[in-house]
Order: sequence, then C-alpha cells, then structure tokens
Amino acid sequence: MQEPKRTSSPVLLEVKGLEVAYGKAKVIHGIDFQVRQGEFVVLLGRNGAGKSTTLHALCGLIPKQAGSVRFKDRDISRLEPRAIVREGIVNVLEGHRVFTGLTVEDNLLIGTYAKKSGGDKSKLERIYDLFPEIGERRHQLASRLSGGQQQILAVGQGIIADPQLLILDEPSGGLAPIVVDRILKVAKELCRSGIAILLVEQLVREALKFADYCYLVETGRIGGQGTSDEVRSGELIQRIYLGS
Ligand SMILES: Nc1ncnc2c1ncn2[C@@H]1O[C@H](COP(=O)(O)OP(=O)(O)OP(=O)(O)O)[C@@H](O)[C@H]1O
Repeated sequence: MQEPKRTSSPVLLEVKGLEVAYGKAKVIHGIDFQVRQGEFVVLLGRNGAGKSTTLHALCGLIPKQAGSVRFKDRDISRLEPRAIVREGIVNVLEGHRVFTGLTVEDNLLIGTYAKKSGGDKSKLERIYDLFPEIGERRHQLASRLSGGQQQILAVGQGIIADPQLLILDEPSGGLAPIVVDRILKVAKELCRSGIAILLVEQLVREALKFADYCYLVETGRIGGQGTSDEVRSGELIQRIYLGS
C-alpha cells in the first residue's frame, strides 16, 4: 500500500525563517512551515516549545525579529493584526474569552465586525447548524453556557468572520475530551469546505486523529514533520510524547 502523501494543493500560508524574542530572550530560532489550501495542520510540542509565540507572531500580535510570512502569495509580515484578519487569517487564541454579558447571538455578530459585512445575520444559521448546542441557546447570555459551550462559541466567533485560514490555539484548554472532539470534528468539516486550519494542541492523539499534517516544535525550531499517518507510525511520535 502506498504511503499517504501531503496534499498537493497550493500553499496558502508560508512562514520562513521566523525569529522572535521576548526582550533579550530569543525563543524562536528560525521556524519554517507551510499550510496549504484546505489543509489541517497541527503544531505539536512540549510546554514552552514556542508554539503560541509562533502563532502570535504570525498574527502580528508580537514583533518578529526576522523572517517572513506570506499568505496567498502576498507578504503580510508587516501588517497590523486587524489587517491580517481582513486578509483572511482569523485566530481563536488560547484563553480567548467570550463576552459573558452579551447573548450568544450578539457574541457571534461581534465576530462579523472584522469584515465589511459587519452585523450580517445571514451567517448565523451556518454556525447554529455546525454547533446546535449553542444554536439552542442563541438568546441566552453567554454567562449561562458551560465552559465547553463558551469555547465552542469562541470558535463560532472565529468561523463567522469568514476565514480562509482559521487558527485554533489549544481549543482543549481544560475541557472534557468530548468537547475537544466536537470542536476538532467541526474544524475537519470546515477543511472539507475549503478552509485551512492551523491548530496548536496538547492532546496529541486527538490532534493527529483530525490533522492532515504535523510539525513538531522543539525549543523554537521545527524538529520534525510529516503527515499524521507518517507521524503516528514513525519515530517522531515518541519524541512528541516524550516531549509533551
Ligand atoms: N510574554 C512573554 N514574556 C517572556 N517570555 C515568554 C512570554 N510568553 C512566552 N514566553 C516564553 O517563550 C517560550 C515559548 O513559550 P510559548 O508560550 O510560545 O510556548 P508553547 O509551545 O506555546 O507552550 P504552551 O503550550 O505552554 O503555551 C517559553 O520559554 C516561555 O516561557
């Protein structure tokens, strides 16, 4: 049987030679990776390896010391975070909080304001179809949702902003595995509809179950990469487990 290979879809996001420091402490030492159109990519690695820093830098939230970020063949390295969102990269970063004093529906509508179509209600039904558990509570305050449902709502806010690349930083964050499974399953569905996913996740087994391609981040460098099947059946999996 032939080994599964990485998709040959065109490259959507290309990060090259990324270097990031906090003050004098350099934590990212030249990271290169790609996400292709409609691909589900995961960055794995132990705590403190530099995964979140990489995401923050590519979203323009912290400065880069060196390196380039290209999206749809355009250099976006120097764009402001808001402009990066408008280009089509939407992030749901770790610790993202919904507005508990607003209803579920208003929280979702906030997600549309990043785009010219701000306040457009037509996209709500799609989110409610993807996540009926929040659709049923659309008129309730977000404070009445469980932690898992609030996280799902946060992901919904990302999806409703119409990304071409959706970045999810540890959507599992302390949640029950069933909620994580739910979020990653929806992420996989989004991929099938052409949206690319870039995920950071500590739950290795869950992440590899849904992702197409994996990069291992080790102390600010890419220590290995492969399709999820290659990773699962090769020596990289041991390094990932030993590291995490
Ligand atoms: N705001 C900050 N100021 C200084 N150092 C930081 C800051 N944020 C992260 N670091 C350091 O940068 C390194 C990379 O951290 P980062 O959060 O990117 O790792 P990670 O792989 O995402 O890990 P985790 O899963 O724990 O979030 C770590 O050594 C961390 O201590």
